[in-house]
Amino acid sequence: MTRSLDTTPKPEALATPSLVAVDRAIAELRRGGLVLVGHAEGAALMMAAEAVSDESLAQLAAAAGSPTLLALTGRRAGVLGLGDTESGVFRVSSGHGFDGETIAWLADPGARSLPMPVFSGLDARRAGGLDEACVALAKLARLLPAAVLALVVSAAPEAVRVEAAQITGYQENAARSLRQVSAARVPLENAENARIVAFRPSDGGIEHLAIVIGDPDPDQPVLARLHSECFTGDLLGSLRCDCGDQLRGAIAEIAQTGSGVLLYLAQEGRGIGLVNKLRAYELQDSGFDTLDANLQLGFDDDERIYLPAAQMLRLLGISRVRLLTNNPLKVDALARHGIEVTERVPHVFPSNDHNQGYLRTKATRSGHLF
Ligand SMILES: Nc1nc2c(ncn2[C@@H]2O[C@H](COP(=O)(O)OP(=O)(O)OP(=O)(O)O)[C@@H](O)[C@H]2O)c(=O)[nH]1
Ligand SMILES: [Zn+2]
Repeated sequence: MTRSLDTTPKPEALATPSLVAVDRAIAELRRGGLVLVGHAEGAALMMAAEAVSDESLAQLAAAAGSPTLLALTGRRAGVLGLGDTESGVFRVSSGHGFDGETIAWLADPGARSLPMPVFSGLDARRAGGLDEACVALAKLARLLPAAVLALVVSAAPEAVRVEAAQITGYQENAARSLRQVSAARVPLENAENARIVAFRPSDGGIEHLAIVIGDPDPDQPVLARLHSECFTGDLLGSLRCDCGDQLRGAIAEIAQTGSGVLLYLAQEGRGIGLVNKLRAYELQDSGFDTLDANLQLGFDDDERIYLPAAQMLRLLGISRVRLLTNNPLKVDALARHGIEVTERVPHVFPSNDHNQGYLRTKATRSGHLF
């Protein structure tokens, strides 16, 4: 069988340089480097808050020619008592810049065991698009949602450069640029007639997978499951969540029905990444529920987007689905992105001693229908 590679012209090719610019900036941030973010308000040199040291902070301030500032989500600012909002981004300044320990204390709830620094003269105010872009870039890099920045006052220093608009448009552009790059037959334990189809954005960023079972009829609503990646539950059988049961249960149910598709979406930890999910687990062990742990870290309770899922369904020729889920947000999101959900099919599995609280929180606070 020939591989069904998509060879049609790519109208989104123009978007690729901006995707690549963001991709480079992500790599730079993740290895503790400096990134120059351009915006109509001016440019800032930034680094990820979780990557700073006293030396790198001094280097950042010297290269930009101004003191370091800290950009935090409104969520995190609220937790610290520095802001009174649940949205947006706050800029925190001390007048003379920050040291590494203060940044750690402000940005990372896990750093609280450090001796608490004295916070005198901190000023926090709602920030504009420049700081928002810096925080968004840290999130795209799957790091803590906090950025240290310094405004560039004279000549732009040498650094990887990205524009704020490229950062804010990244997720949508990446989703729209998804293309099928491979498809292979992979017989599964509970679904022998399965194929795995891989989709890649044009910058070579994170790939998403579709597990196509049987031969779905595109003229009928297709039984579908949007499954967000969960390394701990899917692979290790973690009992903290219900993901492993839901993954294997969906594959078995689709196979029993005859055909359908499971989209395996690379948005681990409700979109915050595996490392941040582990940080959230640590917070849950000290008493926060699954949603509040996200908020303590400075994230929204759910950071996922479903445009990639809608795009993959379209590329598979599917426009109507019967959706296996308990989460009404998934139904709404697919509809918003042009996929008709003809029916919500409940997808509930028995709880265990470790995930009862997690499932209860989903029902009482996230609107999951159990
Ligand atoms: N941040 C965070 N993510 C978690 C936690 N527990 C599980 N997850 C993630 O939550 C996601 C669960 O995804 P799904 O099962 O697709 O979604 P859902 O919102 O539960 O909806 P349905 O299962 O469709 O009803 C996975 O990405 C998990 O990694 C947690 O305590 N904190
Ligand atoms: Zn899970």
